[in-house]
Amino acid sequence: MALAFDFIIIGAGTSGCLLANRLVNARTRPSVLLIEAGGRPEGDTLRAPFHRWTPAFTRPDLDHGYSTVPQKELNDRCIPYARGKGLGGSSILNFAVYLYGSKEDYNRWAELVGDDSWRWEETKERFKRIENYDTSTAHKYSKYADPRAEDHGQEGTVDISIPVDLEKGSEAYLDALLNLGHPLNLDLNSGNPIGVGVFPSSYSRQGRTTSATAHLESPPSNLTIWTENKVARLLKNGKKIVGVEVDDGRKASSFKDVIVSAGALDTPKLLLLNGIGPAAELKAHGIEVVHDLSGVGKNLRDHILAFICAEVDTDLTERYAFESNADSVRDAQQLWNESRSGPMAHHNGTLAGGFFKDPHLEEYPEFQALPKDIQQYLSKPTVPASEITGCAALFPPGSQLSPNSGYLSIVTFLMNPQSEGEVTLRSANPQDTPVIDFKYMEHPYDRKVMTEAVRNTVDFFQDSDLKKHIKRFVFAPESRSHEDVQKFLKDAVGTVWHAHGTAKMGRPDDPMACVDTAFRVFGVEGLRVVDLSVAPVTTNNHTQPTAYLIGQKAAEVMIKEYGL
Ligand SMILES: Cc1cc2nc3c(=O)[nH]c(=O)nc-3n(C[C@H](O)[C@H](O)[C@H](O)COP(=O)(O)OP(=O)(O)OC[C@H]3O[C@@H](n4cnc5c(N)ncnc54)[C@H](O)[C@@H]3O)c2cc1C
Repeated sequence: MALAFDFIIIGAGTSGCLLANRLVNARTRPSVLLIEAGGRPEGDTLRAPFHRWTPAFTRPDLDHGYSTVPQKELNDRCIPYARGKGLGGSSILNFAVYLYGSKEDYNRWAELVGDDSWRWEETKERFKRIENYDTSTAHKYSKYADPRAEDHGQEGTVDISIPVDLEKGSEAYLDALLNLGHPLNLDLNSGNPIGVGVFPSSYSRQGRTTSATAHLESPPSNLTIWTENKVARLLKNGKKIVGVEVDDGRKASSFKDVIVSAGALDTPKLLLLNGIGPAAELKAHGIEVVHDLSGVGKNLRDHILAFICAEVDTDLTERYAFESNADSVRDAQQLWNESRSGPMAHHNGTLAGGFFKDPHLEEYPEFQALPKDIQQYLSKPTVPASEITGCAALFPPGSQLSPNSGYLSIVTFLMNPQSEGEVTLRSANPQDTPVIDFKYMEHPYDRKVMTEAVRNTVDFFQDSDLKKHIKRFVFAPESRSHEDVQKFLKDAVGTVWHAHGTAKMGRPDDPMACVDTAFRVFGVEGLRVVDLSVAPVTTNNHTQPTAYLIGQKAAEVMIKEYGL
């Protein structure tokens, strides 16, 4: 006989763990089954700030390890696509940047879905309920960061902080940006990200916070967790979803809802496999149509990035000397394991950079060709065109520098990309990976704005106060000409792993909308989607805060709806 729970959540990722936590702690203590494809992550490299970049590239056991189809505008390259697998989902692998985006992102979200509770004023309060935000270290470098404690939450579950100390080189880099005339932004999480500042991270002094460390550490008795089990089949009674079947054949039924939180690639895959999606696509794979829903798997969006890396003198930074010395790294790991201190608490702890408007944006024909409502949104004063992050990892990884050198990597990100891709089924076999096509850089707006943004980054290396430190470029366009930058981008553009939008929230009369504002899947009963798939807007941030926000908002909606 199937076990029965009030709620079944498929996917213990960033949104899913938070949602489970909020539901099981609601007043009436509903029973929740949380099912995760991966296991319980363990290992030395999962927590220290030093390992900001490590898990994504060294832990295939914690990664679904997807790849895109060849991307036409990127020299037909297939882009490897990391997706966290294990309790915590992609918050295990991510780079811990914690930024809200622009207040206009949430105002636009509210307009698109027809629900004012998504507007910034409410969203800001919702972020406070998510986080335990440590601003106490700002006094050490208040010239560059000065977030006010009262603007952030201290009683939530997700630990956020700004670095305890700025790494060597950060101040010179920030000064160089400020001297070019970029505005200073003392709190990038104020709803206005424009300007230059120090990035907050999802770290406490114990290191990385994942959604599992934040939400599953001591699960109450009304929370049941099944790990290393994938859901492939939703159990149906007509158009009502009544439960799930997992890989090993176990079944569970739900009194209230099955909630899909499998992330923006696996959520549409699961819906499609179970007959919810575009009818023609389902029929082509011999899948019985439960509900013809055109938007499932469509509207796939992502941010893109390009690294520029230079070998620099050690007056600017000595990070290479430390990283390339295996003995120092081993000793530092031991110190971190024993006392959560030493070089691993600081190295890679600082990310700094900023969000920029493009002063010429409105003159570009590629901008003028966009629908008017998108133009208006992009023109708002707090909506950036691009982002840069300095103090990033050596790129390409493994590059050899001379022993008395350091390196400076600056990553340029395109905000508001307009290219739209899709996730489709390879076959009706649940074991097959989804077909993922982002169509990166296919929209002319993306090519234009990314080209200009990367040219500005090259200028920054060559014309700013940093110039005196630069020895040579390790990875960069041959020149700052349009042609050379475009040629470079074909080889250099990669993903930021911010996939979203594949089961987007929207008004009932939007033919591409998949869920309503209560996260209920249109056309079927007892089924909700709660993860980045539902995002109808590409928020101007790195997307883990948006995933947490979605989990928090869904919990509040469901607790109210059911009087939990
Ligand atoms: C390498 C990398 C770096 C990133 N860096 C940053 C950053 O610095 N800052 C930032 O803000 N964002 C970053 N992101 C993005 C951010 O982490 C993600 O957008 C966010 O975590 C996605 O949350 P989610 O809940 O939608 O999905 P996920 O967290 O991916 O959760 C989905 C979960 O569902 C499970 N699952 C999937 N299918 C099934 C199934 N059939 N049955 C059971 N379980 C299933 C998965 O194993 C996973 O645990 C990064 C992401 C990656 C991969």
